[in-house]
Amino acid sequence: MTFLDMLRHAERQNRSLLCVGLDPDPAKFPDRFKGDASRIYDFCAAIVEATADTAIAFKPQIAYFAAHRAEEQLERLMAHMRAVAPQVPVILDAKRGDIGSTAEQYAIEAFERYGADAVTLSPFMGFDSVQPYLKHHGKGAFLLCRTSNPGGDDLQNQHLAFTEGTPRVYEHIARLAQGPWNLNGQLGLVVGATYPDEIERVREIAPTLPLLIPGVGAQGGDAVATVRAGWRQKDGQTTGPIIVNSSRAILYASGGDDFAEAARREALRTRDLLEAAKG
Ligand SMILES: O=c1ccn([C@@H]2O[C@H](COP(=O)(O)O)[C@@H](O)[C@H]2O)c(=O)[nH]1
Repeated sequence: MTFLDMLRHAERQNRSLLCVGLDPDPAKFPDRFKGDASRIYDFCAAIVEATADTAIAFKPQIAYFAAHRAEEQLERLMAHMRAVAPQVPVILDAKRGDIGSTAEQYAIEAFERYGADAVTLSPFMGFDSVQPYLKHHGKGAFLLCRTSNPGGDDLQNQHLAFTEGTPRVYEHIARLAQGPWNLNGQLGLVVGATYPDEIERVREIAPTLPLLIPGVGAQGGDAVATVRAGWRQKDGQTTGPIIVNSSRAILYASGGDDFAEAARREALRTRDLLEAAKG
């Protein structure tokens, strides 16, 4: 199954637009294993088991593993997600971007070493830095477009020609991704839930691309406004898929031994909020 097929399937089966983000920080683990980086796998595996039927996708953020020399735990976790939730696609949040020859190695890392179904990329270095990922047929690649952080304005919200009336950088990225760069229909875009107006604008430019939308939960993005701005359907079928990520609000819903149960409750609450916003 391609990434897009898995996405459609998981949205239907789990009735969900929620992506459960896996950003394991040992300093925030429950007291029983607080500070112990060797328990990253155990912590994440418990979260995955508790939320597998609530999610359209999982999104491990690679920095939280690499920072603790826990790449081997990430490999085990990827295999575990495949076993526990084979229907739920996994987006490796790596935000890679480099010249073509190096990008080829990053693509092998994401899709072969870790077995991810999709990856996040920076488009800053241009199409030849994205193309190597598209050789992995059926895999997805999400380009950073209008990110959730305030600093996203510094570049993404600037006009291309420093003149009012010319497209903004994020609009140009959306056009490229919907059009000439999307050779095999594998591209999607990252747009922050903290900027619903820009989600709507991106949706106008890129009506059919999957949008990965981080920023609800800990960053305070509006879940309902996000769905209204980005999710589209026709004849009962989703035409513009969205994947709304929440990480810390789910992972650290409780600091106690009931962390997995609390994560499930928060995931269900967020999933239901997103579903209700479909109207
Ligand atoms: O624009 C972006 C792109 C990626 N992220 C990532 O998503 C999660 C958000 O975590 P929360 O705890 O839900 O805030 C994290 O992995 C970021 O690296 C983003 O926030 N914004």
